[in-house]
Amino acid sequence: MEAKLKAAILIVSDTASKDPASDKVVDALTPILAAEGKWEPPAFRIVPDDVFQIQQSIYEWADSPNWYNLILLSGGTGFAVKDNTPEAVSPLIQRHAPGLVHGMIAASLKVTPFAMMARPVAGVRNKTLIITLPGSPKGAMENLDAVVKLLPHACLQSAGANSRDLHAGGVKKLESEAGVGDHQHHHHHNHHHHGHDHGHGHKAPKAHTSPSERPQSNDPSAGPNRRYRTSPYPMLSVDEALRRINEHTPEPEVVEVPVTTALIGSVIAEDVYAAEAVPAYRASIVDGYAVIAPESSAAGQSTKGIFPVASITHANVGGNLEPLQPGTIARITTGAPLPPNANAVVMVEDTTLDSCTPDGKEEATVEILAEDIEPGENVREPGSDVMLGAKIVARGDLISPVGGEIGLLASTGTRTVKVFRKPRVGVLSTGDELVEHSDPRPLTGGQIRDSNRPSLLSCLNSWGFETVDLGIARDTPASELEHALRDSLRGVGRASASVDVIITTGGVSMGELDLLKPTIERSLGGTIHFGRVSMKPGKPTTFATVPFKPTGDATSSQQERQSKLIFSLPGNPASALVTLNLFVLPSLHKLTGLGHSSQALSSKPWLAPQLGLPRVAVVLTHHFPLDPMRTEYHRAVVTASRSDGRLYATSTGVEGAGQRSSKVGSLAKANALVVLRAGRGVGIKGEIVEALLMGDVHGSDTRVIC
Ligand SMILES: Nc1nc2c(c(=O)[nH]1)N[C@H]1C(S)=C(S)[C@@H](COP(=O)(O)OP(=O)(O)OC[C@H]3O[C@@H](n4cnc5c(N)ncnc54)[C@H](O)[C@@H]3O)O[C@H]1N2
Ligand code: MOO
Ligand SMILES: [Mg+2]
Repeated sequence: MEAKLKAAILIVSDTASKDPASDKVVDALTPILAAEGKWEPPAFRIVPDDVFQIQQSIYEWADSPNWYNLILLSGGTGFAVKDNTPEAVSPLIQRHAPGLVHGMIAASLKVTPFAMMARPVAGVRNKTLIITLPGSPKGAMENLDAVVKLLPHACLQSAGANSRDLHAGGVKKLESEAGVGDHQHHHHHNHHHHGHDHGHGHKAPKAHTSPSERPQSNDPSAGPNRRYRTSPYPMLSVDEALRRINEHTPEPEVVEVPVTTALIGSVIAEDVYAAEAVPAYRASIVDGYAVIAPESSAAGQSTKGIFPVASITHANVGGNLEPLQPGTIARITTGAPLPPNANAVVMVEDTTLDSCTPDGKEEATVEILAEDIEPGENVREPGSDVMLGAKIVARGDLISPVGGEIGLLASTGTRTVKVFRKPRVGVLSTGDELVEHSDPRPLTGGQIRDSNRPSLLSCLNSWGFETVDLGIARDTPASELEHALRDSLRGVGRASASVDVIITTGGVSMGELDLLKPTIERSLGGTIHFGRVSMKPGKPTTFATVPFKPTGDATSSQQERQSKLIFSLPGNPASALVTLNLFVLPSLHKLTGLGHSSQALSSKPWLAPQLGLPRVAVVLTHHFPLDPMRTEYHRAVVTASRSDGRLYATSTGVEGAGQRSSKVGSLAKANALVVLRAGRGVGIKGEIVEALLMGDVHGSDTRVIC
């Protein structure tokens, strides 16, 4: 007895979903399948013309362990504004089947030219064949009739195994469903479990599965008896999460840029050598008089005495100077070139005026009071600040905001340098409940203000990264989230230029609207490198890479990378900011080129001091409660004690909800995350623990009295 294939019918119709009895299509299609003798009686469900609910049913019927061989959708394939079945189905189809579409249209055209008004799609998702049919019973029957003979063959092939294995597998599947061990009974298995369910999202529980037997399906988006009960994502340590982020963050790209103030925050990609010496000539360090100092006072010659003043030179365009007449001196200003045969400069403070020229306008003779001026005194030899050809900045050096590196480049006439191209970062908030903070309308129902985008964008800008505000993507329809992510990857719409890294917040936990993970994996073909971390806050943090085919018009200079990074941070505001600091920053630092500085080549490059927040040791000024399970990143204010120079940490809110991950206020005034390992009891006052510095540390008179 051959195992029968499983079919499901999804009626897409606002009217039928309001009044199930009005549906005629199920009764029209069922006999067609039955007549083939290869199908179990089909399951069926009615949903309104709603993309999200259409997709939910397809996910459930095609992605769960109890997948169906065939899904037939009827309705919503016309040109009416509300007809969006093709739009709902197409993105979920992994392999299109235009032959079936053509077969159905060809058959229908024989009956009516209106067949041209249908917009059918067909194809395979995982192992399930999906076909859309017209909404009218007659149209649906005609279209199904046209292809029904081929369906078993197409389904068997889509299921991947050859027909015999599949049948065996099919029997196993039937048995497990019927809940019986041996297969004699499989022909008796109860048909009613493909029972009618209204599909309003409240499925009648299937009679034969008790809660304990309910499949641990991997599809959170299915109805209540199919959603996650445990997350399929292993819980990683923070260290392992950081390692994976480092591993999958690509090497930075090199670009050549002019030496301008925009260079601050970039990392040098290639050693730079001085093309000019500094100074380029023998320069006076002081204002005074250039002299020819005797080679050594041993000769008894002193520099004391009265000398005629020969000429004046200033630190200006150095024409070639007249040499000094022996026995004369020349006025000189700081920085000015010495006359070619002068070898020292006497400070003007060490002289007195002896006589003036007759017109009284100029010095004639000056008395030098200092007697032991040495050759070279108060003179900067050529190249004594920067040797010609010396390495002034090295690959991996950060052009710091202090200005030293820029100064070296400018002082040696360096016009361009090679640096690592800094990443462009997009931030997208997700959630139906979100309202712009600037929206003047009062909040209603479960609405909340989107605080994550402003706070994350501000933090990224303070780090010097170019950001793109990707706005808010709603949870439903799921396609909106997918389009927002896809546009951001391609650099269309809000993301005028494509971003290297996308940061999203929300929708990564266990809720049925938490669609980031499935969307990244299924719709964008992304790879999730982790989806849960043993930390607080930030447990459901998700990190993924998405393959990215550069569009034809990708600018050559920024030859697009083959994959982009997505950090899907938790929605809770404190979690979002903490995980931005802890996970996104090290990746951005690596993309900035900081991983190339010498010290980074340690045994654990992902923990290199240059990547991510600086790590310090701090003294706790009071007890900090510990989480029994997860390492906690406790928001705190760290100050440097003026009395003993040590760093002291005080919580921004330790009582009750003080550190709750919904409290963005726990990050107000915080300049550090105190790292509290999981454990019983408290981090004891006076104890020294690790902390990550997020902001400047100020001095204080804090002392902890243990
Ligand atoms: N059954 C379980 N529930 C939850 C778990 C769990 O393990 N089992 N994890 C909890 C933890 S830990 C976190 S963190 C959150 C993360 O949830 P999501 O990342 O899915 O975030 P959402 O559900 O979308 O929102 C959570 C929370 O944050 C608010 N939110 C969302 N976006 C924003 C925004 N842009 N600005 C301000 N506030 C935002 C949202 O309204 C929710 O209140 O899951 C726990 N649940
Ligand atoms: O991970 Mo969460 O602990 O609520 O942020
Ligand atoms: Mg959630």
